[in-house]
Amino acid sequence: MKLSANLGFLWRELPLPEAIRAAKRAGFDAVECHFPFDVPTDEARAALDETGLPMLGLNTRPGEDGEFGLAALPDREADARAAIEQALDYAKATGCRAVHVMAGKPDDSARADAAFRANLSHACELAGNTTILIEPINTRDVPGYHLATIEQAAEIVSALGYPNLKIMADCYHLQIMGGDLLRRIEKHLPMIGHVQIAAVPSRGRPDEGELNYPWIAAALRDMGYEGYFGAEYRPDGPTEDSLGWMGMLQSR
Ligand SMILES: O=C(O)[C@@H](O)C(=O)CO
Ligand SMILES: [Mg+2]
Repeated sequence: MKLSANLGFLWRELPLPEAIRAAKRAGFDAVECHFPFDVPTDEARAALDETGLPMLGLNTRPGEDGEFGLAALPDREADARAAIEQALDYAKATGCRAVHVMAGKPDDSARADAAFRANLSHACELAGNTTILIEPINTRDVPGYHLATIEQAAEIVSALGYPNLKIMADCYHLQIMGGDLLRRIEKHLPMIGHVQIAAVPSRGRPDEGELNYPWIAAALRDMGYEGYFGAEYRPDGPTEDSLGWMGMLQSR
């Protein structure tokens, strides 16, 4: 299994270039991050080139004061598109493969849905070779988030019809929002651009909790998933001390 370190949660105390080097030393095959925009692109790029790790993804900026994305906020089209353009520019400058367009927590879900689809279309048309990801996020952690289930994400991907629009299937969120992970991932497999993992319910290291990731990873591989598994969990101490789970997945 190919493993990616999510540097929004792992080594988050380190500057991004140092976190990339730490991920390489620990044996990860790739990295992904959340909001790298304060780090000059040439510094991130240099660390990626030096380590040889691909950067799989980054997020559009979340907005202000507890906002969790902008793309589904009616009347915020200019802010949402500026965030998309900033993320795509950063991705292109660093060779990052995908941009996760964060939806946000709108008040009016009908208008929100129209705004989200229009902003995603804009993103897909600008993106070229960069993949645009949308991620269902559980409403226990983020009440009011516009995109909460894989079924809702699949309907949007299918309706918009862009080949570069995919789903980020975060097993932590999917398990909380209904479970039945294997069947639901298999049903939507052609639309899945990336998979993330963490324990449920703690969001700790992937060898804790109610999900059996070695088994899930082998099953996903058998159904044809060839991508990486993004480790997006909160270590309960230094990241290096939390990595005992890696061997269990790498050997599958
Ligand atoms: O699951 C998550 O919270 C992330 O993948 C994300 O992109 C939002 O920060
Ligand atoms: Mg995630």
